[in-house]
Parts: sequence; structure tokens; C-alpha cells
Amino acid sequence: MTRYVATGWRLSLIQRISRRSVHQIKTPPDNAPTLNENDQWLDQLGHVPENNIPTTIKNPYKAFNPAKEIDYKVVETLGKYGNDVKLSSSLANFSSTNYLKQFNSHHHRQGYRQSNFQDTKIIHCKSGAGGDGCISFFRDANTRVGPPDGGDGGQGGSVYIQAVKGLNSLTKLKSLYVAPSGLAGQAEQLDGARGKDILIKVPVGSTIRWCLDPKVVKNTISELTGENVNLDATSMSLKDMLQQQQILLECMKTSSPGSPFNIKLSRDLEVIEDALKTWLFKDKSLEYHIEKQWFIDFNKKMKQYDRSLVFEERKKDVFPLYGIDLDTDTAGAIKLLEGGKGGLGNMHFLTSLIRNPRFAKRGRPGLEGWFLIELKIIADIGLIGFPNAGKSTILNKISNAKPRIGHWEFTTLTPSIGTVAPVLATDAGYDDTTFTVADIPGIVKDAHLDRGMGLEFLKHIERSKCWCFVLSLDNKDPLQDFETLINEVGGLQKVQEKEVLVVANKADLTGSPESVVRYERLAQFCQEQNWDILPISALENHNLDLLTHKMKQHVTDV
Ligand SMILES: Nc1nc2c(ncn2[C@@H]2O[C@H](COP(=O)(O)OP(=O)(O)OP(=O)(O)O)[C@@H](O)[C@H]2O)c(=O)[nH]1
Repeated sequence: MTRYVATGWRLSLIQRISRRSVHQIKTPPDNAPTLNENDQWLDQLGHVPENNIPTTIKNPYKAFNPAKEIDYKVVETLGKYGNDVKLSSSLANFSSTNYLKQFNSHHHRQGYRQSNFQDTKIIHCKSGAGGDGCISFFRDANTRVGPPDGGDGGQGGSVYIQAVKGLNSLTKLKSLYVAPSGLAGQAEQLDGARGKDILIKVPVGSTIRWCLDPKVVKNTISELTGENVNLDATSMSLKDMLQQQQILLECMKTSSPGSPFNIKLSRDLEVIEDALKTWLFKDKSLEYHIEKQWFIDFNKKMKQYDRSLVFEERKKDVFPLYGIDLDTDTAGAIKLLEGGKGGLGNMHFLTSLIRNPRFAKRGRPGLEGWFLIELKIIADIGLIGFPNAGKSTILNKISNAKPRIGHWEFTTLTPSIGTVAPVLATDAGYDDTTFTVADIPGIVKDAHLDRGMGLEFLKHIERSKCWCFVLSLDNKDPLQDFETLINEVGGLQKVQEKEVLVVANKADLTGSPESVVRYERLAQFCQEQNWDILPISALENHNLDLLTHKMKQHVTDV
């Protein structure tokens, strides 16, 4: 036993000694580009035409639907081909009143904040910088300074976003996402490790738009009003202020049918102007180098390398002006911000003229940006009605959702969505396909002026195929209620674009002859519009089966 241990100890000692001797007789690195290869590479850089920026740039986001058209004006056309433009557009397009109000207030729409539901979020994202190239020379017992063997810096981490099924709120999103930088290159031709990429998961039905830092927007507003404005108290005028304030944006034309322009995300473009800033030096300083003609010539050639690097970045560092609509679960993740490229190690700079390159390239900086994410729930049917009409009761009875019900107005402060699974007997057997119904907070007269809960929640039923208007027969004039609702949601024409189902709820309370007359007037109006109407009592379960069958017909009808 003892002998065993001793042998083990002796072996490891031998290993250590032999390792040291291997170190002493190590051969110079052989993965590094050779002097000839470096010479050729530099020569070829010198032949890249001065203006190497092509006229059209492929839009990396071509495959995705645009989120929302916005108003803009081209104020200046730049560049040789006129593809670079300066746009002016209203600040409101690059911020969110809804978000700003939450950002500033601790009591805004209490229930809305108390709940787990969040449908607007601004995220701040940063991609990682590239690692610096390494300055190192091969060394062993016999060679004091050998050929350069500094490896390249690693690529910085990128930020990705992906729409996934099964999520239904933005609550879990963080405010800040920072991808790590790439590590610096090392001696012995070792490249630095890449920074890890970050993947942000959002629910299907989210839209994502480039926006401004909310702090900047808040300061702008404060400057405009000359005071530290309480955004919540000025909610009405806040919207107008953002609308009136114009901002200038640098964009590029795109050839894709989605957004006509891409917003340029700014990475440091200084390198084109001042290539010297891209170098790292060791032993001998920048001052030493810039006096040497060989370095001046070499730096001039390397400028072409910087140009091609910046050109590659220009192709990727963009975001569509109209944003992206993640209305289906995307096959893969979308890159929002690309990490910086790692800098070249000094092994690339051994040439016939430079034997001791005591310099390497710095890594490229990362990108930074703010993005506004808005969730639009995708439900087949959207329930629209005045507060207290009975929408939550209906959803409660017909679906698996359990929204709050109360006899006071605005019990529903956040949208809820339920799945309805009626089993229908058809000629082909039983049809058990399901559909989804969304309940949103009640709409009141002048909701478009931000009264009540405003119209903020309407976006959740924007994409619903069918709108189901819920009216209370207990109200004085249900027809007038209906007309008010139609106006608030955008007018008759807009409603006519949808499948419409009208539900006259609380039919259990209609004992009097007047209430029958009220219902008949409503039914008459629906008939003129060719809309289906159904009296029900959600409380007493009257006509609920018929309601789900009708709903299903509206969802499945072509
Ligand atoms: N009599 C009677 N009462 C009903 C009926 N349906 C709902 N109610 C009552 O009406 C009140 C409001 O119902 P909710 O389902 O919360 O109404 P809502 O439209 O979701 O209201 P908000 O959340 O304010 O938008 C509750 O007290 C319900 O019990 C019905 O068919 N008949």
C-alpha cells in the first residue's frame, strides 16, 4: 500500500519534470498565419476600393411582419446613393404613455399594477464588447523573443429575442439585459472565449419596437414644461406632448416590403476617422509608432480592414422602423443586438517589414438599445361592453377562465383569456375544437379621451376575428349603449370588418313591457346590420349553450 503511494508520487514528479522539459524544447507556434500569408492579406486589403459600401443592404428582419406603421418625414438624404436618410417623427412613436405613467407613479391604476398582468414593458439591452487582441511573443529557453503568437479576442455576447407559446404576460421580463464581453486573446495563439449570448423570451403576440431611453423622454418632457412633471397627473397632455415633440432619426432605406426604413443602431464609428484608436500597444507607445514610416503605411492598409469591419456591422446593426410583430412563434430567435467582434492578436501582423509587432487590435464595442415590447393577446373572440354588463360572468360560465366578478364598475382591470370547449354534434361526428375568448376592462363614453380605463386594452382584441358586444338589458337604453360602444371602438365601419355577435345580457331582469320594447329596438338595429343577437342571462344560465355554439360558428365561419 505504502509502495503504491510512493510510486504514484514518484510518477507525478516525473511527469512534472518531463512537462518542464517539454516546455523548454517547445517548437514555435505553427497555427499562426505565416509571414507570407500576412503579407498577402495586407496587400489584398489595400485593393479594396475606397468606397466599398454597396447601394442596397439586405434587411435581416425581412421574414417578420411589421408591428405598426408610423408617421415620419424624410428631412435629409445622405450618402452617395441616397440610402441614408434623416427622418423626423413624433416622439410618441418611440415611447409609451402607458409605460411612462407606470414608470412615474406608484398609485396609477392600482389594480392594474397590483395584478400579475403587464402588457407594456421597455427593456434596456446591451450586447457584449469584443475581447482585445493579445500582444505576445513566443519564448522558450533558447529563444528570448520569438515570432508573435498573440491570439484574437473573443466575440462579445449578442442579445436575442424569441416569441414562445405558454407565456401570457410581460411581468417576468427584466428591465436590463447585458450580454457579457468576449475575453481577450492570449499567448500561444489562444483566442479569447466568446461572451455568452442572451435569449429574451416573450409571449406570442408581442410586438417589439425600437424606442428611446424612458429617462431621456421624461427629461425632455420636464424641460418642455419647465418643471419636474408628474406624468400621471398630466396623463391627458402627456400624450399630446409626446405627439407634438419631433425627434430626428438616422435611418437606411430597405428593399423589403415591411418597414421602408431601418433605424441605424449606433456603434462607435470613430474607427473610420481615426484608425489609431483601434490599436493597443505594448513596450513601445503609440507616439513611438506614429513616427515610423513603416507603421504609417501599415496603418493605412489596415484602415481598409476597419472599413470592412464597420461595413459588416452596418449591415447588422439596424432595427426596422415599424418594429416587428411576433404574432406566431418564430422558428428561431431574432438577433436584436450583435456583440462586438474580437480584436486581432499580434500574430496577424508579422510581415516582411514588421518583425516585432508590439501591437494588436482592440475589440469592437457592443451595442446598446431600448426596446418597447407590447403584448397583444391573441383570442378568437373579444368581449366588449360597458362596465358591469356581465362580461366576466359570461367568461366565467362558458370557459375555464376565472375572472373577478363584482357588482361595482371596473371589477375587471386586466384582460383575461379563457378557452371554451363546446362539444357540437355534427354530421361528421362530434366537433370538439376549442376557441379562446378575451375579457377586457369595460369601455365607457369618451374612453378614447382616456376616461375610465381608456382604450389601452383594446389592442388585445384588435386581432380577434369576432367581437362579441355584451349589453345589459337592465340599463336604460341598451341601443344607445351599443351605439356609444361602436363609436368608442372606432366606428361602424371598423366594427363591420369583424364578425359581430351581440349578447343582450341580464334577460332575467326584463319583466316589464318597456324592457321588451328596449330589446326589440336593439334587435331591429342588429337586423339592419345583419348581426346576430342573442338574449341571455349569464347569472341564471339561460341560453349559454346557444351562445357558445354561436360563438363557435362565428370563429369557424369563413
Ligand atoms: N341579474 C343578473 N345579473 C348579472 C347577470 N350577469 C352578471 N350579472 C351581475 O352583474 C354584475 C357585474 O358583472 P361582471 O361580470 O363583473 O360585469 P363586467 O362586465 O365584467 O364588469 P366590469 O368588470 O366592470 O367590466 C355582477 O354583480 C353580476 O353578478 C345576469 O345575467 N343577470
